[in-house]
Formats: sequence, C-alpha cells, structure tokens
Amino acid sequence: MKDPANESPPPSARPTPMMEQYIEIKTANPDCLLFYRMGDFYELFFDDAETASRALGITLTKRGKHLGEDIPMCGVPVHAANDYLQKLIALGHRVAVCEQTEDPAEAKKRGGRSVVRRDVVRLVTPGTITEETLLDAGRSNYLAALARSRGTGDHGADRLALAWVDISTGEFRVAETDAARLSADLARVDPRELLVPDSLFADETMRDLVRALPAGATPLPAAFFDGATAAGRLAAYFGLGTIDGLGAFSRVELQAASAVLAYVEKTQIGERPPLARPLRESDGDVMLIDAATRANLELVRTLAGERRGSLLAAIDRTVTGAGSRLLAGRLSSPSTDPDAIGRRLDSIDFMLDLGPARAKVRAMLASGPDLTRALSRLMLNRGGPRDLAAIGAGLAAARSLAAFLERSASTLPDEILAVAADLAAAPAVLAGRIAAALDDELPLLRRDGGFVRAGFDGELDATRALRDESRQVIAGLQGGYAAETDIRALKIRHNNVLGYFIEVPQQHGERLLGADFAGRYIHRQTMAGAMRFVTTELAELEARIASAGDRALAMESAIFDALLADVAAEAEPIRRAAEALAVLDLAAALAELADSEGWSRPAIDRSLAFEIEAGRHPVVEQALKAQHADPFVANDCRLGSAEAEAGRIWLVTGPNMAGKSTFLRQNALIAVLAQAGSYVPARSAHIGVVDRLFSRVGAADDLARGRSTFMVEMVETASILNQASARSLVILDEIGRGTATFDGLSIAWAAIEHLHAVNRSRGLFATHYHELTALSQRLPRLDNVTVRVKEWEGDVVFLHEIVAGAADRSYGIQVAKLAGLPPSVVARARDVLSRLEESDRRTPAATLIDDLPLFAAALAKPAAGSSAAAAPAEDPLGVALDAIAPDDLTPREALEALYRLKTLRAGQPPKGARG
Ligand SMILES: Nc1ncnc2c1ncn2[C@@H]1O[C@H](COP(=O)(O)OP(=O)(O)OP(=O)(O)O)[C@@H](O)[C@H]1O
Repeated sequence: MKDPANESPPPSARPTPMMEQYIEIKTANPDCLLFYRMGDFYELFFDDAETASRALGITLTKRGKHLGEDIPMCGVPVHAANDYLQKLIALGHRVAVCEQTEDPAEAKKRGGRSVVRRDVVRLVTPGTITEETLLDAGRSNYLAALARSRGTGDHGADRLALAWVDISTGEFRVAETDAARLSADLARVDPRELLVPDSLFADETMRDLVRALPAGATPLPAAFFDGATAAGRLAAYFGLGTIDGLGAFSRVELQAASAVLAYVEKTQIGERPPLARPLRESDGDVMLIDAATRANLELVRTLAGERRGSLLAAIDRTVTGAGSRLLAGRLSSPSTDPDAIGRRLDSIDFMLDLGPARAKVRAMLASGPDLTRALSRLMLNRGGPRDLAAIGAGLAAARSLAAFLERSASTLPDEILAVAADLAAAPAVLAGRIAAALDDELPLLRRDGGFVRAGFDGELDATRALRDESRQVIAGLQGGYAAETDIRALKIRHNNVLGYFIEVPQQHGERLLGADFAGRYIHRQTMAGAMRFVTTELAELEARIASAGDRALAMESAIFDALLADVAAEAEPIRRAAEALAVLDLAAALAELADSEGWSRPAIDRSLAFEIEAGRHPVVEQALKAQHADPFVANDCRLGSAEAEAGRIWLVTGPNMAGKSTFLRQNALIAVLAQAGSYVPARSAHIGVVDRLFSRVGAADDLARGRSTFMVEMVETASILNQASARSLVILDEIGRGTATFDGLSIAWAAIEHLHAVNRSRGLFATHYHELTALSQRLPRLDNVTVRVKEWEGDVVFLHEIVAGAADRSYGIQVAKLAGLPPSVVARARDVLSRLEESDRRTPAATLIDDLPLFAAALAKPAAGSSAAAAPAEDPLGVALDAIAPDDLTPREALEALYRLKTLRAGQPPKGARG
C-alpha cells in the first residue's frame, strides 16, 4: 500500500471523501511531505507519516483504513509547526503546506459527505524559506538554477549558466560558467538548493558535482528552463515590457534566471517576493576558489562544517545579520578588480578616520533590525507586526545614519557616497507612520491583535473602550444580580456555546424560575450541582462585546494592510537602504578589525607581485592569544615583484610542527582577505590580483565518493596542474605523502617542474622530501626556505621563523617524543633512523639531480614515453624483463629467468635517492 496515489481502490473499499481529497493533493505533490491541515494540527499520512515520525521523533498513530490496511498518521500542532519544519528542511525534506480554504460551515451546507476545501498554499523547500527561525542570520540562503545549452559554446562545447536568488533578501545574480569551473562556482555560491533540468540531473558527468552539494539538487522538467519563454517570464516578474533594460544576458543565462523565477512562483503559489533585478557577473570578476581549496582554507566554515574556527568567524565584527552575510559573500567571492577593491578599502579608511565616532555609527547600525528579511516576509504575506516594526526601526536607523554621513559629505569615498545617497532616499515618512501606529510590545501574529498604539486611531480607541468597558459592565451586572436574588455564589461566566450566562448552585436555581422573578431569568442548562441562566440584558451585552472585539480586530487588520501597502509601494528604496546599511556595517566592522588587530592596507594592482612583509595567520594568531601562548611569529613571503613576468615558487622544508602549513595558509588567506576588500594581517602587502587560488593542504579520505586519500590528493593536484596560470596562487602541502616514498617523491618532483615551466604560477610548496631542495640549482624561479628550529638537550625548539635555505633534517622522532610515544619506541626509532641514514650516505640524494634531464627537455620529447623523463636510456634489466613472455615459460624456465634478473640487478648501480 506504500504509495496510495498509484492505486485505485476496489469499489467495496472506497476511501472516505477526506482520504480521497488527501490522495488527490498528495498525488499532485509527490516529492513533498504533505502537511494536511485538520483543526489545530497538520497531519501526515502513509509513508509521509512514517518518515516524519522518524525524523521528528513524534508518535506514529493510526487513523481509519485504506484498502483494508491501517493508515499510519502523525501530526504536529500548528502553533509549533515552524520548529518541525526547520528540522525537516535541515534534513533535506521538502514540505507542502495544505490549509483549509473555506469555513467548515460552508462545507456542511453542501451536504453530508462534503469535505472542507483544502489547497496547498506553499511549498517549503530549503532554498525558499523566509522565516527568521528557519534562517541563519549570518548566512545567505541561495536558491540556484543551473541551465545548459548543448553544443552552443566554443568548439561545440556545452554552455552553462547559473542564476541564484536569496528570496529572504531579494538578491538575484546570474553568471555564465563552464564545465571546468562549475564546481568552483557552485562552491562559491554555496546554494541551499540547486535546480537542474531533468536531463542534466540524469547525466553521468553531473553526478559527482551534485552529490558534493550539501543540499543536493532538485531535478525539474525541461519546461522550467525553456529558452523561448525565458525573457518573457523575466519581464513579467519585474513588470517590464521588455528585458532590454536589465542588461545583456546570454540565452543560457536567461534560461537559468527564468528557471529560478518559475520555481519561486511555483513554491510561493503566486506570491512574488521583492527581488532585485538580476545582476550579471561576468567571467573573471571574482577570484575562483574550488571546493577543495575553500574547505582546506576554512574560509567560511571549518573542515568539520562549523562556522566557529573559520576565517569568517575570526574576523566578523559586524553588528547586523545583513553585514555578516555581506562579509561571508565577499570572502566567498573575492574580487579581481583592483579598482573595486580599492573602493572597498577606501571605505575602511574612512571608518578608521572616524576614530571614536565609529562606535556611534556602529551603535546606530546595531539598532536597526534585519530590514531585508522582514521586508521579504511582509511581501510574501508571511509577515507580522514585528516585521512591520523592523521596517520602521531599520528606516529610522537609515535616516539617522544618512544625517550623520551628510555632515562629512565632502570627505566621503565613492562607496560610502553611494551608501549615503541610498540611506537619504529611505522613506522617512513611512518610518514615522509605522512608529506612530505600532505599540511598543507586539504580538507575533496580526490575528492576535493589540498591536496598534492607543491614540493612533480614534475610532479604534472608541471600539476598544466599548469592548473593555463592557467587561466592567459585566462585573457590575454580576453584583446587581447577586444582590437582587440574594445568591452570593452567583457568577457570570462565558463559554463558546452559551456566550455569557449566569451560574448559580443547584439549590438556588429553582428559586430563580419562580414567580418572584417573573421570567427575568431564562433557564439554559442544568449541570451536576449548578444551573445556568441568561437574561435579555446579558444577551444584548454579549452581542455588543463580541462585535466590539471583532470590530477592533478588523480595524487593526485594516491599519496593518494600509501600512503593508505603504511598505510595498516603497519596497525598492527600502531594499536599497537595507543594502546600504550592510555595506556601512561591513566597512565599520573591517575598520574595527584592522584597528584592534593591527592590520594594514594592502596594495592591489594588476602586476604579478606577491610581497608580504611580516604576515600572520589570523586564526592561529587569535588562538595563540586566547591560550596566552607565545605570540605569533610574523613571516615574509615574496613570490613575485611588480616587474615579474612569472611567479616564483618557495619550497618550504622544515621539521614537523614547525609551522609550514600555517605559513602556506596564511599567505593564501592574506590574498583572499585583500581581494575581498579587507585590510590584511601583515606589516605590508603588495599583491597583483590573483585570478584563481588553489590549495592542496593535508589529506582527507573522501570515502563517500569511494576515493582513497591518495586518489583525492592526485585528483586535486591534477586539477591544479591543468588549470593554474601565471595569475594564480598555488599552495601545495606535502604532495605525494600518501604513497610509497619514491612514487611520492617523483610525483612531487614532476609537479614542481610543471608548475615552474608550464603554469608559471606564484606558489608555495611544503614538503618533507629534502631531496627536492636540489631542484633550486636548476629552476631559476624556485627558492628554498626553511622553518628554523633550535636543538636543545636532544629536544627540538620551534622558532616558527621562515629563513632562506633547506632543512637539514626532519626531527620527526623528537616530535613523536613530544607527542608521548613510549620511550622504548622512541629509542628503537632512533636506532633504525641512524641505520637508514648510514645507508643513505652511501648513495647521496644529490646524485639524482644529475641523473635527470630538465623538465622542459623531457616535455619537448613526449614521444620518449612518460617514464622516459626519469629513466636512463640504457636499462638492461628493463630490456631483459620486456623479453620475457610469462605464459610461454615452463616452471623451470621461469625460475632460471628469475635468477638471471637477480644477477642483472646485482650488477646495476642503485638508482634511488635513499638506499
Ligand atoms: N608563525 C608561528 N608563530 C607561532 N606559532 C606558530 C607559527 N606557525 C605555527 N605555529 C604553531 O605551530 C603549530 C604547528 O604548525 P603547522 O601545523 O603549520 O606545522 P607543520 O610544519 O605544517 O607541521 P607538519 O609538518 O607536522 O604538518 C601550529 O598549530 C601553531 O600553534
């Protein structure tokens, strides 16, 4: 019975009308859990009930039968539905919310078997939520669509485009991408939900990409991506006659943009959130950082997936959710335009120059709530009085900041000037009206009433007075009746069936029916121990009170609607003011950071410079500070100058734990921070914009995708060597560590040569293979640097200082000793090491460099085969091996061949670097 929708019941077991309705609605929404409204609960049935009860830990019950079997059911109370929704969405479910769309009384009028009409009013999916409780204040919530146009790109390649919106803030962007950079683009946008056409979803090549997304992808019918109707849909959404004014979009970009809009319309069932017009990002606007690099560098979250411990968490000094989201966005998509970066840095300078007045600005910013998200909820008819108040407070903050900026109008840098204009254009009148209309204490929902301030509307005040006065009148009546009847226990009570009524103890009841009162008290009910009466007076009052309450609520609702209409009319300036507040918040926060941490303004241009003086790792530095450990040791890094035509590579050797990884990462982070438009943790920094950042740091299994540590490492290394350019920054940490020593060394060796000769990128390469330092003799743009340590009484002391030169040894055993390896194991390891070193001395590594032709030479002769670069021309052992055909040998011949090979081998000089 698992799928009720696919079965037609035998006539004998026809489902109830309600079940028929349920099945019909469920069939129309097969991929969602259906929240089916029944009274004060949303109920789930069949498989949905089983899924939800497991996911939410709520009891599974039964309700009636379908095709002879019990129908599983579970329910969540309407008032707590948001909490449950949050859990389900977080687990990757989608929910269709089905409400009653008519009064049950109406249904009754249609006849005995009719059910209350119900309809899905909203589809809740991870990418389309707007509720404060469902959203993370510091994180954008993107819904993205990926469109593909087959064979229309260069050389018949597919063209791809991404469009992404955050319906909680209105942000809307579009960009073309291609197969090679798609993964980096997706990692940068980091959508909560990705829409793809069916055909693409089924595509083998897409599978890995889609699975790597935390939220996964939602396949949609091709019609959503239809190119012929895309422009029309866009124009209709923004109420335009034509989209020409929006900018020049390619067809595939329009398809992606229109798919996103179509999905928004579908899930919001006709409501249209106020989206900004789509902004087109073109190729090369942002620094590309692939998913592995992002994860390795822990830009916005750590490898464990948490915000705490990430670069973002370490540097976020913003005071608003919108500011924090903007910072996360800029860190995820650093700019490659020196002018744009310069404008952001100018804003920080302005904030730094403000000095103590900056605190005032930040206080004003902090007083404004999340304007954008409140606006979206209101526009989707999901907002309450508190959202209206948020608009009022946000606009008020915008006004006071506009006034503040006006005073320094002559000194404002470009970005702040634009901000000031948007803030000044914020609708001040509306802010005043909202402040005047709304009370200080507000209910969550408009239907609760009581949110309009006393004194705002005379008629409302009068109606409320009537309502409240009536309550006093009731108290008066009760006293009067008690005196008249001489029953002290007489009470006036209220319930939904009788309305207001008089209740007296049983023994007095009969008396009220007697001639004394001549029909004044009309009997309604006799209970155990009590009798209930009404009077005409009471019935009239009842009607007046009820209607006064209803009238007051209706009047409040009308005031809400009027304010809502005002907000809708000003949605665009409000959205712009909200964006301006975020920009201001971020500039002030980055100034605060630069000030408190002693950061400096980087110089950014279009050269290939990379000159960092006294750079630090922001996260490690803070961690050391928090632990009251020794202060962080700053280090220089020079991978290129303003005149350079290609980047340099620094080969970093040094003991374990010396700080190699920290040094590598800090330089990548400095580049990201600089291009995000922030000051940087260094005494000075000169960086020619980095177009792509690659980092291969540490090793982690990707068992989910069935790849070993080594395989992951090689896939990532391959992508770097295939894609990095002279503009790129490449960080490689211990490439080749995950395999046998010689294989690893050879791969690292060849990778460095390739980076140097072909990619010509600026690079940092950390390694424990000391043999590699010999490469600096041959490669003019390779420098050896090492992390200094001191040896003291057999132990190692880390100085964390990067100096020119190569490490002489690893100190691995000393580090192992520090880590608490048993003394016997440490002693034995020292013993083994000295023997290994002894045999190594007999065949020094330095001979290797003489045996190998230059990488460029090897490249020029690809016909020699891939192993030719490392193998000498004459290889008697290889020749002999090639001559053997194992299938043709008798056992005896095989044994002889083996002896022959052994003899040959014994006669050969050893080829390895370490014996
Ligand atoms: N510049 C520095 N100043 C102060 N402490 C540092 C510095 N660099 C690193 N450290 C400290 O040393 C620890 C080890 O650093 P890191 O992981 O970079 O070493 P490593 O050389 O990469 O080690 P391994 O080769 O074992 O991976 C860090 O966690 C940090 O506490």
